[in-house]
Amino acid sequence: MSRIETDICIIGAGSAGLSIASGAAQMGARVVLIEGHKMGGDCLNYGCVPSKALLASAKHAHAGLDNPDFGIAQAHPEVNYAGAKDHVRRVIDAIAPVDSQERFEGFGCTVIRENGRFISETEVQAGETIIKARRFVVATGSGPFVPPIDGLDSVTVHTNETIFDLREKPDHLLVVGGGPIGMEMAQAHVRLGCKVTVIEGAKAMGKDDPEMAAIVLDNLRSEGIEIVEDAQASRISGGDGTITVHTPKGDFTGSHLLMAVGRAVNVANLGLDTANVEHNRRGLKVDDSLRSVSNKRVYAAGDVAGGLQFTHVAGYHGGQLVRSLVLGLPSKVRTDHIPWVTYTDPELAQVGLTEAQAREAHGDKLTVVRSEYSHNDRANTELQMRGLIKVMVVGGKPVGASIAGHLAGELIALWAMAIANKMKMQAISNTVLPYPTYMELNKRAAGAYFTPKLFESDMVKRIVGLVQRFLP
Ligand SMILES: Cc1cc2nc3c(=O)[nH]c(=O)nc-3n(C[C@H](O)[C@H](O)[C@H](O)COP(=O)(O)OP(=O)(O)OC[C@H]3O[C@@H](n4cnc5c(N)ncnc54)[C@H](O)[C@@H]3O)c2cc1C
Ligand SMILES: NC(=O)c1ccc[n+]([C@@H]2O[C@H](COP(=O)([O-])OP(=O)(O)OC[C@H]3O[C@@H](n4cnc5c(N)ncnc54)[C@H](O)[C@@H]3O)[C@@H](O)[C@H]2O)c1
Repeated sequence: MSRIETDICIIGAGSAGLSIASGAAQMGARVVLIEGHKMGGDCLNYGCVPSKALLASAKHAHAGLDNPDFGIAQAHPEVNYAGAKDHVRRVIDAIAPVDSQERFEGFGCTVIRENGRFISETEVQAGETIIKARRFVVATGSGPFVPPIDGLDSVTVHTNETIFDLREKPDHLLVVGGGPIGMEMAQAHVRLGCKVTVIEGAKAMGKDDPEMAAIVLDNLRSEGIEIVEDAQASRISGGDGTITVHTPKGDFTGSHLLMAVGRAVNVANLGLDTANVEHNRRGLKVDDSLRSVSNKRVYAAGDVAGGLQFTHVAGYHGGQLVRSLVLGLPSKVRTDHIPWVTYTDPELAQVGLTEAQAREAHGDKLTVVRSEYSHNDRANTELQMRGLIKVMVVGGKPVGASIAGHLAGELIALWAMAIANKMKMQAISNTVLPYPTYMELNKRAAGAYFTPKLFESDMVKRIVGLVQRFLP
């Protein structure tokens, strides 16, 4: 058994662990990084990267079928499902060097490819090495939650950890769960020529504003996805090739099954109790500086920190922890400025409060402004008129924005910046934007906030009348 003493020991080399490791090591801290499986974690291997790569293939398969109004004859592409998976693999391979052991060793990290577990409040064991560190970061992420549904063990169950390796094209994919994983995979598969049924226990895209989600769901249905809501999967029967999911809304039979009903955080087998680190099924119990409430040497980052589960949140946590663990500066995480995007077509994006949340928090002080894609010239040229931006404004500042439509994930960035930096609506409306761009939709929303104040005000009209009388 060898022993290492270090400044920072990070368990998990996913988005969170890697961002802390690279920052801390390059700034001169001694870092030990422990990874028990694949460098890069979920995002690179089983999450964001493969899902967006598969959606990109699917988009190409769909392009020739979409919008015959362009004056171009429809083309029916020949889909090679296994070929689309080859594309996914090539994208992972292209990005993998950025997350590789070699790159992080180049930064000065000691990388250990073993599972890590606490053996005391101040030590972690990884294989034949014991690491004593001044600070530990638990960045072990999450995996697919597979609920104990009766009959599930009699069929092949795909999750995000296996679906990207499936090479035979499903005739009919049953997707249980209508959250972001379920809906992105549903659209990828319908566009690649599979029949798809989404079986959702409550409301599909239920974490988003229902008015905005409806814009996306309408399009997904129009592409042929069957979406059944209020249909909690209660039992599975049949066998491979003919799988039936039983729900209160009826029974649904397909050839393949994808479970996408949420995530389970990786807290088991970590020795957290040995290290006196309190935790529950959402993750480690931490304060707003991501520090364990029970063991002050231990911090959590990313999915296992118990909050929003996104790669950019993991990266944000990483930046905050570099501040506090490396530089000794105070850090406090916030969530009010965190955006998220579901990469269906059209995309669905949110930052800050939804309309319902803003109304509950701010009551009469809330103004909601809207900007419709159909009024945007660029959207008209590209036949992308289906979409909406809503901005929730309190005291002249945005507190939330919701976007459903083409490039929503890019457009939300402006509102994320505005909210993060407490900017006023005026800062957006004062900005001159190039014409014709989708970004003008955001400016139009800001303009809509001032329209009643400028164009529907008797006071403004009286002042203008007066000014006009005295102007030479
Ligand atoms: C299908 C899918 C699509 C997604 N799409 C997006 C998206 O488009 N945008 C977005 O922002 N987010 C997306 N996410 C979420 C995103 O992938 C996660 O939020 C992100 O990967 C979390 O990073 P993390 O570092 O906390 O955990 P992970 O990336 O899961 O990394 C944790 C690492 O810890 C390792 N580990 C666990 N236990 C131990 C141990 N005991 N010892 C050593 N190592 C250990 C694991 O092997 C893993 O490598 C998606 C997720 C899925 C599943
Ligand atoms: N684009 C992105 O950023 C992106 C994409 C995918 C995943 N993610 C991350 O991964 C997380 C997990 O995604 P997810 O879609 O697995 O989870 P989720 O929790 O967002 O959605 C799961 C859905 O499954 C439903 N459900 C649960 N049990 C069910 C049952 N027995 N029968 C039918 N429906 C059932 C729930 O009502 C819910 O709507 C997301 O919350 C997000 O943080 C992000």
